[in-house]
Amino acid sequence: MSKREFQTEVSQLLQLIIHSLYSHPEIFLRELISNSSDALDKLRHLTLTDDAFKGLAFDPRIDLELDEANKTLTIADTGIGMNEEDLVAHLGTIARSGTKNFLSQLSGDAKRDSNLIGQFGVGFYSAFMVADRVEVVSRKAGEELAWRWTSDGKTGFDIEPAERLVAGTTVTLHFNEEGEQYANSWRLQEVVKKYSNHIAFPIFLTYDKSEWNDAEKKSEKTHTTEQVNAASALWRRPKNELTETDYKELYKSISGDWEDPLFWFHTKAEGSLDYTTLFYIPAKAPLDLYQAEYKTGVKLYVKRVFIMDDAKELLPSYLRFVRGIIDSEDLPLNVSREILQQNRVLTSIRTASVKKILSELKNIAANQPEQYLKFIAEYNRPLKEGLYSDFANRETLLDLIRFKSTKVEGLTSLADVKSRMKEGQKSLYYITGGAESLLRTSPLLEIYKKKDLEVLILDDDIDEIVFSGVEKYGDIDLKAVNKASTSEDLQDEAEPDKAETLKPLLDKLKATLGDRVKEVRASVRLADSPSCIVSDEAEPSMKMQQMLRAMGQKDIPALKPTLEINPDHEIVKKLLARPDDVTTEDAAWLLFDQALLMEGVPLPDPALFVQRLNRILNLSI
Ligand SMILES: Nc1ncnc2c1ncn2[C@@H]1O[C@H](COP(=O)(O)OP(=O)(O)OP(=O)(O)O)[C@@H](O)[C@H]1O
Repeated sequence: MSKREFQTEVSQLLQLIIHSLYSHPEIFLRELISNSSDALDKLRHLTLTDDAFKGLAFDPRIDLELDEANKTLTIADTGIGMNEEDLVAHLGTIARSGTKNFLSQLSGDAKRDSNLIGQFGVGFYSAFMVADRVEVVSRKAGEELAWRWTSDGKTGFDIEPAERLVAGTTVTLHFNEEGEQYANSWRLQEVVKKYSNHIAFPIFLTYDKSEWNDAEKKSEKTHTTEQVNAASALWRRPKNELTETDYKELYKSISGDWEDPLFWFHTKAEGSLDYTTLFYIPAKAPLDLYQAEYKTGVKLYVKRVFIMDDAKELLPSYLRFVRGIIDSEDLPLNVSREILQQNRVLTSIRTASVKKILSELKNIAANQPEQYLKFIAEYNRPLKEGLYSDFANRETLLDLIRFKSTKVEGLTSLADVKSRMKEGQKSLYYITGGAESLLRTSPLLEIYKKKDLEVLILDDDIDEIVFSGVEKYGDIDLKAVNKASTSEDLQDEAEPDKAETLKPLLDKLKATLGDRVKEVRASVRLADSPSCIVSDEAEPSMKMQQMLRAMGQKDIPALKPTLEINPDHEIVKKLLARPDDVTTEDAAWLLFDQALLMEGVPLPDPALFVQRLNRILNLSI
């Protein structure tokens, strides 16, 4: 027998699992059954695609055996099995870096944490919530030797040769005090039905059944084996045969989520391609939604045979929060990841699936606006990513995304903004570049307020990148208010061109500010503030440049903003009238610095700013 120690992270994880999830220990069974189901999927796949396994007699099943007297439960499967190396690697270390994230995200809130368990794949170790000793006997398909792994879940495990008649894995739990409640056939059946009813393989329970013997007038125990799950590929049944509970149960069993999903979309396509899709939108966004190594949630089946559940090709990445199933009749069973990337069948299914999901969401937005807002609260941002990456569906995405605006409380749609456009209004406007409070008080919005034009407040960090690529909504231009070119909507035909009168001051300011600015010019967009800065159409805003630098992008050229001056402002009028001296110079810098501050851009030299401010203060007190 050889003794091994757990990797440090495993010990840490075990402690956390045992101590933070005590209020929902029943998930141990869901996790172990799902491991068995995965192992059966893997072997089935091999028997269909790999010549070495084609002749194998494969009887896929999961057997639970309860020994009430000894308080043990075994979970046995006829799946792919593990050899010595696998046991050490899978049940002694943590391979996935995502699990390290898991460790840092545990909150102590049992409900939330048990969801995390499913998401990060630390399932097996949950056995130690209910058992003080766990034994795993496993034989890998195609190998002769079996191995026994045993552990008390504390420091390490033992491993030794063993025997097993056929390939597969048997996990034996020696229940601890916490686990004793599961040494009960009713309880086990209840838990299996709750979480694993739609596992595609039959789950049998063997136990001593008490039955009333009428002749002898006493209850007798008979050793019985019964199937406890429905084991049907539920998504292949017609919609009208399925209840809401069926859908919700299936969702929970495939996603590991505790909560009901927000919506689901079930589609059967027949014709040039035959396939079934069942997509779910989780009520809460998956915790790894914004991690580069996110786990995908759509499982690929071919003719009801599970193929893979980690193919990022199945849906575009902006829909990575969608959970569910794609079951195709037309793909080959031995389809590999490489083939998937350019497979025509999959491309068509994917295109149709995206269209379907988006159009269903559009229906919900129209018919169940309150439910839709719950969706938006979780997924508005990933939809915005779609604007950037999914050109074909851009119009639909623009209709689905919701916006903050200067005109309404809460969120609004572009269709509504469009319906509120003023007579003769040419474009729709938005502002980007910082927190909502900063944007709402930006001097750039003054003229829009004055002219009663609505402006969208885009305060997500990705908004500027995403929306700078979106030029139109339908046939209407979408314009950023902090870009240099101004729209016709702002030009006042009646007003004489003030730039001529202001020219001497503009030249003076440019001479003072030198190459810190591209240009100084008279503004048509300011009402109450004396100055503002704007960027060229094709350039990122000052705030964006600062953010890119903060994110470590060093090679961003120093792009200069244009300073705009309000010809009607008191300070500007006074400046125009006064002679050139150090005060005019201080004022020039203060006009520029305050415009930067209002954009949320930190000043390069705050000390200089304060010196100038104090000189001016000194004059006015
Ligand atoms: N019954 C089993 N048969 C074969 N291999 C198994 C079995 N149980 C566990 N394993 C192996 O051990 C690994 C670790 O299992 P664990 O439940 O901890 O995480 P996981 O199943 O990989 O993640 P997730 O729960 O997210 O699917 C599995 O990936 C699998 O390779």
